[in-house]
Amino acid sequence: MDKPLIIGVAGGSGSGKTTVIQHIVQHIGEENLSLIAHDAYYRDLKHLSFEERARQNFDHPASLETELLIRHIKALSSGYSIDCPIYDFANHIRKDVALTITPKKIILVDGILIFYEKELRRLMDIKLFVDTDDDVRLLRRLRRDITERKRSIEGVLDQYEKFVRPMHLEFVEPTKRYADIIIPHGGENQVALEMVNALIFDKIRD
Ligand SMILES: Nc1ncnc2c1ncn2[C@@H]1O[C@H](COP(=O)(O)OP(=O)(O)O)[C@@H](O)[C@H]1O
Ligand SMILES: Nc1ccn([C@@H]2O[C@H](COP(=O)(O)O)[C@@H](O)[C@H]2O)c(=O)n1
Repeated sequence: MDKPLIIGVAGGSGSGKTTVIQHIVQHIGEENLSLIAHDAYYRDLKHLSFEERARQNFDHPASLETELLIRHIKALSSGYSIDCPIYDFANHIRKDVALTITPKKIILVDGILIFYEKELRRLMDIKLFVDTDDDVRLLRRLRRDITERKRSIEGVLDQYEKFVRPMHLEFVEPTKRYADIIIPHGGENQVALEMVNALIFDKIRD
């Protein structure tokens, strides 16, 4: 098999990265894509109590095991399957089971901090940054974290003020300059999504 095309989708929390990826999956086909979320590589905090885990800064680059993600992308690129961790956002721990991901024509990686480390960034052939206003991202995150990640309103707002916003300004937003394409308004930007899909389709044709 030829070396896969590696695409990175970055952007702040709640910007619409997952939504953009869903569009790519629909258009390009799941059978052509190895999907990996940097989120799955949050360090396991089983050694801490639940209360201590909940107080951690999950928006600093050190909170993620990026070295393992890099190894996994290199393995997939070389034609090997990987055992991707599965992360439990309600309890801030890794599950005891892993998800086997097989090599495909395209590796699609997403996460708030995937452009932060040079070694990871340099593996990517196409870098997309989903750019959405901060107030919209906060509203989306509030709804999502309460329904999907079992958080309280106060917990989401405290975490946003203490960690999410300052880390976004320090570590996430500055990586926008590494993007090849910046997608304003995320998942609702049909024009940008059609252009991205056409570009990917063109690169994997034949
Ligand atoms: N264009 C949109 N309009 C309304 N809600 C959206 C839109 N895009 C994303 N969302 C919602 O916002 C939340 C965060 O979006 P998501 O794509 O998961 O962002 P990210 O992966 O960047 O954190 C999800 O619950 C999603 O359903
Ligand atoms: N235990 C955890 C781990 C991470 N987070 C938050 O997830 C955000 C990144 O995920 P997105 O899907 O929103 O891009 C990040 O901002 C962390 O704060 C968490 O709340 N708990």
